[in-house]
Amino acid sequence: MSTGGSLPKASVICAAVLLLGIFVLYHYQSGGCPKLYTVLTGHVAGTAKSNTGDEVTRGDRISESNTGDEVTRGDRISESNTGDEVTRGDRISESNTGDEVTRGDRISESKTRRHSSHRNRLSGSPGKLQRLPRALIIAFSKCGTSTLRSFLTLHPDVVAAPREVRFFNVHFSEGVDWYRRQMPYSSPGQITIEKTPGYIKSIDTLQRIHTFDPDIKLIAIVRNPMTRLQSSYAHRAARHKRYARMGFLKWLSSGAELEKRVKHGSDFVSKIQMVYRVFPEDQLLVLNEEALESDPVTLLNQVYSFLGLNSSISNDVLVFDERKGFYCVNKTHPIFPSLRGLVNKSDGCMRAGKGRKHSEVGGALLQEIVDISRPYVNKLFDVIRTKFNWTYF
Ligand SMILES: Nc1ncnc2c1ncn2[C@@H]1O[C@H](COP(=O)(O)OS(=O)(=O)O)[C@@H](OP(=O)(O)O)[C@H]1O
Repeated sequence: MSTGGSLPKASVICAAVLLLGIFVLYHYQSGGCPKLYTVLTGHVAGTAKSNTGDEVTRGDRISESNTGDEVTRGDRISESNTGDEVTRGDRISESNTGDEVTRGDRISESKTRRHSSHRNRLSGSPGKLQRLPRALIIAFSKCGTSTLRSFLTLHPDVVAAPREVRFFNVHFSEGVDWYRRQMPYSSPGQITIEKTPGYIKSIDTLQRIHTFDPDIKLIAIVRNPMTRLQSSYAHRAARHKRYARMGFLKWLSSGAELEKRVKHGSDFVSKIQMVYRVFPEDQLLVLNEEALESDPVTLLNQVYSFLGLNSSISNDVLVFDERKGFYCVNKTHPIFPSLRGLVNKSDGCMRAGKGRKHSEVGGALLQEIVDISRPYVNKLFDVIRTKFNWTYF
């Protein structure tokens, strides 16, 4: 009697354990804990993808080959990295432009990570994988790069890494698989983008990008040097009390610094020419920050067409926020929830550090700044064969 009763009980327990096992594996495969999933099943991203029958993209092939035994192109890239260190120039100019990660950024990054991991879990349907970028926003700091990245994801076929990954200029030794793990999950037809304004600053970095993917699309956004200068100061003053105490005019005119500072902020052209030494000209799209402010949808549609997408977005995805003085994402639009981590949840605007109040400058100092900037601006317009309607130039 007792044996007969325990057999069905044992099968019920076995079935329950089996069902629990399937549930746990399914959950972890969906993005909850890919590492544990890998340990349990022996699957890695590349093999899991080919199992789903998804189309294999170029970037994915590079990284997949990394997971194999033979030494492949991807491996060679990471090998050559290991000896590379970030040049002093890269480090200096990054901190100069205020790209360094501050406490505020870290907080919002960790929030972003929470959001994106939540989103990743939600989007762990078959075919959703972390894919390498096919387009990069490589420049310029304080020219609207964050807004451009966030707003580009208004198109259903674009996803973006929510923070600056700095793979090609700082973390290259981590390898391509590390880079892929920083990316959001995407479907086979979606394009992943990443923005790190520091990528344009050195030829070595640009060459690494070229080795990674010679066909990658590059985007740079430039700004009226005067406004960029105001933005750089506002950024510094918000982070360091000593700049706030100093005031904009004193910061600008502190001796021989002026010329250096203005040149640094105005010389987009030498960096753009550096890109042209590595990539064909038609692989770099140069945008105007003022167009991003005044007519963002038109600018975004221009980028989608550059990315090879044949559909566009409509004007109702963005609304002008009078209080903020900038366009923000329309919270009532169905795409809004998918922008979690890329714009404020409360108002659809960029986070507080974007769109600061600018200090004014006039008189002789303004004239001096414009005189220093003008040759760089004129050369830029010549080189990109486009003239932007910038005040003073
Ligand atoms: N829609 C919208 N919302 C908020 N901000 C906007 C927008 N469009 C353009 N901008 C301008 O983007 C400037 C910040 O540039 P970046 O994102 O490149 O700065 S950073 O280098 O990443 O720190 C930021 O500069 P500041 O105004 O000085 O804050 C803005 O002028």
